[in-house]
Amino acid sequence: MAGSKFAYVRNFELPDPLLPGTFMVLRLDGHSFHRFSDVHGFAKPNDVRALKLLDHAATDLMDQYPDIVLGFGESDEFSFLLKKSASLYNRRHAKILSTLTSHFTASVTFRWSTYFPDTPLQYPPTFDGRIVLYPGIKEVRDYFSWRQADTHINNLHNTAFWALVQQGGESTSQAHSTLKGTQSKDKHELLFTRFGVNYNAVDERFRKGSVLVRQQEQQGSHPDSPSPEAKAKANASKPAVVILHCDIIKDEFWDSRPEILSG
Ligand SMILES: Nc1nc2c(ncn2[C@@H]2O[C@H](COP(=O)(O)OP(=O)(O)OP(=O)(O)O)[C@@H](O)[C@H]2O)c(=O)[nH]1
Ligand SMILES: [Mg+2]
Repeated sequence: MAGSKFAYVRNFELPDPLLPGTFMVLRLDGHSFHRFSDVHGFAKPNDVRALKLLDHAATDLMDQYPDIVLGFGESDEFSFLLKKSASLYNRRHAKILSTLTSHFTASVTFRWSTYFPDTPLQYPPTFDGRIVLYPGIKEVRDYFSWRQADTHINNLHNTAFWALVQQGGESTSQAHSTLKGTQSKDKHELLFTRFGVNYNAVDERFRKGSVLVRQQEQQGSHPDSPSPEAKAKANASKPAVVILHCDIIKDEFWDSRPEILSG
């Protein structure tokens, strides 16, 4: 049956395909998390509960969308790489962006009480999202290097800043001026000499961010177990998403996981 006389309005909905054969990177960023972190009493400079909450929401998203081959999170943001051949939602831009952003955001709210059992949500957290297409492996690797270098720069600055305030007794404006014009090595030196902090020993989660990859479960080497049937089943099961806090700038990470960039 022909549509109603109103159905022509559908023609105003234009196709919005993402170029085929390109890598999609989706980046989500907490909206006004400066305020959100204050209102919910996040620890400074890093709140482990908040970081683990975002890691969990990212794992939920990767469990739901097998086309995502890599996730990287820091602060209030997460980036996801979709394999080049992804045909998710026929590569419709708005459909992918809105559905994945919404899924991640809903997961953050859904999981909130697991990580903040004593802190009721004061208002719904929201995230902005964007998709950027990259033509080749070089740009994808440089994108993730950019985000991890940013993690390092921000965390070194924030660690020094909050040490000056929390342990050094400086006001926030004093701490700003103490750090003004300092280089990375000056901040390392300041942390070590004034506060006894060896920055290289700071939790890798804070220095390197969270790296989410798919990893096939290791088979037990015990001769009695598992049975051949159990082994076959485990081999057939999809790889689990694991959370690492490792370097993704150097070659080693990518060389040992060729599947991330090959699909
Ligand atoms: N205390 C604390 N704050 C955090 C933590 N993670 C993120 N934040 C806050 O979140 C902000 C994230 O930076 P931005 O994304 O640039 O700032 P924003 O306020 O979210 O602003 P828009 O993203 O532009 O909406 C940081 O500046 C912090 O204020 C954390 O672990 N602890
Ligand atoms: Mg933000």
